Amino acid sequence: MFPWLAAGHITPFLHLSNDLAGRGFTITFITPQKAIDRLGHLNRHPNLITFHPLTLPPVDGLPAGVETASEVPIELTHFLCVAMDRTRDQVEAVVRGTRAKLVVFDMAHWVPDITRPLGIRSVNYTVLGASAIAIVLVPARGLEKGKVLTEDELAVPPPGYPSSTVVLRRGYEAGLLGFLFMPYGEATTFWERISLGMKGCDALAMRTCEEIEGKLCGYLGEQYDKPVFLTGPVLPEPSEDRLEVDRWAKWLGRFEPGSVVFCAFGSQVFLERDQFQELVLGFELSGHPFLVALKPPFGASTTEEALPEGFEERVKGRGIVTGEWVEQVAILNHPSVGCFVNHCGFGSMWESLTSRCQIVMVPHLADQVLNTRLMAGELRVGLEVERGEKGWVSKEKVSEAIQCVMNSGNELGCSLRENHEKWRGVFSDPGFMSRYIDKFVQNVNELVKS
Ligand SMILES: O=c1ccn([C@@H]2O[C@H](COP(=O)(O)OP(=O)(O)O[C@H]3O[C@H](CO)[C@@H](O)[C@H](O)[C@H]3O)[C@@H](O)[C@H]2O)c(=O)[nH]1
Repeated sequence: MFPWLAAGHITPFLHLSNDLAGRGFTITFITPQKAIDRLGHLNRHPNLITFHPLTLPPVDGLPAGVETASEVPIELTHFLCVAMDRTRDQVEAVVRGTRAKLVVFDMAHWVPDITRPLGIRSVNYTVLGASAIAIVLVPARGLEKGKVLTEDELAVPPPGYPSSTVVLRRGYEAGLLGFLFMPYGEATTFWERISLGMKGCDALAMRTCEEIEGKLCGYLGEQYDKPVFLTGPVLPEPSEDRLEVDRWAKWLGRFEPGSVVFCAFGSQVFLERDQFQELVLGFELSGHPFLVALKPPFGASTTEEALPEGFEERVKGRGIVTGEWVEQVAILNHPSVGCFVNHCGFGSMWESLTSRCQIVMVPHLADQVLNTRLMAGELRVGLEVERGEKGWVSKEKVSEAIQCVMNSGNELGCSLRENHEKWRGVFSDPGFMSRYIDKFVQNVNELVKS
């Protein structure tokens, strides 16, 4: 297993590893030491899953000691990717040394160049929604080296794209895809990297399910002419994280069931200071108790120092803003928590879907916008906070969205809750996730033997 060096990627790779180890696979998991330190506790089969620490070389532009994407603003992750590309020899040594039968990767597009000559199969595992790839990174786009699409071109889905809801709007949203054409890693742009990985591998794997993204996955398979293996959402049992919520449990326990708003924006979102302040003022304005776990905004070393004037005094006893990493799944499952304001990163999307919380979304990156459209427009299980000019999110809109989903008399809020409950029923069926993993195991076994 060789995931991109970001918690949002390493975590689902690790959950998949657990599921595979539970079915008898032996796994070497290649990732930097810092990620092992932070996420290693998720390894439920230490006898079968062995971490191999990846040593990143120093790279100009990458602050010393940085090993994972959450340690730098997203603009600097290009340098992290350069560092990852320069670990190719290490990865090849592990693949040879362990005599692996299968390598599962995502961002390291050069993995198939290692595995093919050795007669080893490789699977490109996308841990983002299928829409993020299908809407832009497909051969139907006619992309070629050096070609850059305009915002207007990006706002129009490629020929054959199978959804009219899960799309990006012109302007600000389409502009979020601009990064695809920038250098990302050694001598590649982002889209080249993803396309090369998808073309080079033996099969595509997607962390999603037929029920919500079946058509998009089918489209990807046709576009790349590859088999597509679905793993389902690969989420751990919620009870596994329960112990770690203890730190917040006492505080959360002071509030009525379902009354607290919890907010987290994953591992990669850094806000501007004024946007950060506006957002927390929105929680204050909502009148609900809240626990907000966000990174300090640009220019601040702690969240506390970036809070608006007098904020802490005013919300004392009912609101906390922390810059610490919290146990999100455990918090979502705490009985006092009733609403989850999130960025709709793919991991958080699944965690919100399988929780009982009402869902409010403030997406920041392009894939998060697409996930939000799926949740708000297609499944109708959550509410997207309306953005103003240039993507600004006002405190009034944040508060309105929270009140809409939290007010038991609100018609829209009630229908979102009903739909959410219906989908939660589908996903919490005891056999739902294991059926996907069983099928995935069958698929990879056949691939390895073929
Ligand atoms: O304080 C925190 C914050 C997050 N999490 C967990 O971290 C994971 C975050 O994953 P995700 O919601 O996917 O967010 P990101 O880390 O921001 O995800 C990156 O990777 C995702 C694919 O998994 C993409 O969809 C996102 O756009 C990209 O930012 C989830 O399991 C959360 O439960 C915590 O446990 N504690």
